[in-house]
Amino acid sequence: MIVGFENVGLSYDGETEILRDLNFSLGEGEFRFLTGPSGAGKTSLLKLVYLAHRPTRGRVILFGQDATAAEREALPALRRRIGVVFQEFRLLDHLTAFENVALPMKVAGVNQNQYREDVRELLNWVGLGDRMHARPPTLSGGEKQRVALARALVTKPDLILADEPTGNVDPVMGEKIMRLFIELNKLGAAVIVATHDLQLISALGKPTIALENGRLIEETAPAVAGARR
Ligand SMILES: Nc1ncnc2c1ncn2[C@@H]1O[C@H](COP(=O)(O)OP(=O)(O)OP(=O)(O)O)[C@@H](O)[C@H]1O
Repeated sequence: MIVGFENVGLSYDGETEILRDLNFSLGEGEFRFLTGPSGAGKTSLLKLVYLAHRPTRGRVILFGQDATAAEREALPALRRRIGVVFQEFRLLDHLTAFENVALPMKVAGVNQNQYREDVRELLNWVGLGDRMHARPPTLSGGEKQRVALARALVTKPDLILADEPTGNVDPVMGEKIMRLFIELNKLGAAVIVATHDLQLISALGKPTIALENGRLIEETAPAVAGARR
């Protein structure tokens, strides 16, 4: 199992639980959309998965390990297996697209000769081969999002999490970006994409879980004419 939630609850103020009794599992190579109205707790749920928050109750299993019981020192190794695409990109404006994507490898102390080609390939794959040396302030929202996606992939994560990856782009670019996640999933990564874009979800016909009043509802892939499964 890649991710498992067992009766997970999360409270920010120690009183009201904004997430409660969450039970959910994601197996190897599985894909899930995570949806729910604004403020429902999608970002909070993703933060529980990448261990930025600890649940106030219940267990979070990551890569078959009980992350809630794990020693603090064991958490970075688990986190390294996760690629995260944040809602607000979090790119460094003074670095080029290439340097932003390369940064996780550089930070890990890997020699540039070992990742230079991977970074180029990734940027080509997301369609930014010709913008490699551009800095984020000169890129469009969709281009920034694709740089952020390439950066999340450079470490070859087993699990990819994305928070509203199409929030800042037009519908055509939105679908293009979502298809990149689906392609990645076909290559073997488990993927969770949080989005409130129900139209996009129904166009892509992938399994969806929804947050409603702090609880998770498992839904099946919507049956829409022309949807690919
Ligand atoms: N660090 C925090 N401290 C206190 N409350 C928080 C914190 N982060 C989120 N919340 C609250 O928890 C609730 C869920 O927020 P969250 O950002 O997880 O929702 P979301 O579904 O991702 O929303 P959106 O779609 O608008 O991004 C909101 O009521 C929010 O105000």
